[in-house]
Amino acid sequence: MKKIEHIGIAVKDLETSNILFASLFGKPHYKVEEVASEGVKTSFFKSGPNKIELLQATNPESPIAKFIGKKGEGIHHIAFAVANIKAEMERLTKEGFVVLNKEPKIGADNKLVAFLHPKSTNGVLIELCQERD
Ligand SMILES: CC[C@@H](C(=O)O)C(=O)SCCNC(=O)CCNC(=O)[C@H](O)C(C)(C)COP(=O)(O)OP(=O)(O)OC[C@H]1O[C@@H](n2cnc3c(N)ncnc32)[C@H](O)[C@@H]1OP(=O)(O)O
Ligand SMILES: [Co+2]
Repeated sequence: MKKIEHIGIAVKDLETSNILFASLFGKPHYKVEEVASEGVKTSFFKSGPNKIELLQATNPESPIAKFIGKKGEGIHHIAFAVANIKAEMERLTKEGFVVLNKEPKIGADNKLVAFLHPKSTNGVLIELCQERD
């Protein structure tokens, strides 16, 4: 794993949270993107070299809707950049982690993504991200 690619924060209302985080960082979000396959609408902020992904659910079955229903708003996942997502999924499976996807999925911001079940990572949902060609 190369570095933290982003931190995902589950929010109830993206527009309200965009205002809050713009005020926190002193600058607005730079991108909004909907990922229908994940049932989310996202917005992205930069803080120095770091990236924050706000996520609002777009349907009641979305992982974000379920998470907020159980735990409320807050940090939902930590995403790590990887050079070769398939190789990393295979390595982590061999190490005993529960990789939630058989194949990488298309994520936001031009990435291929895969997730590790939080039950296998001390309660933290981990996302792997590889840049798409
Ligand atoms: C925008 C695209 C992409 C990007 O490019 O960056 C994204 O970030 S998409 C983000 C949203 N997508 C996902 O989260 C996909 C991966 N998640 C899942 O597959 C599921 O959410 C899950 C982790 C498998 C849980 O699903 P499920 O078992 O159906 O939900 P439950 O509500 O029953 O939860 C079971 C269990 O797990 C705990 N949990 C759930 N989410 C998290 C979390 N984010 N962090 C920590 N723990 C989590 C939940 O509390 C339950 O625990 P117990 O109650 O103790 O059983
Ligand atoms: Co993410």
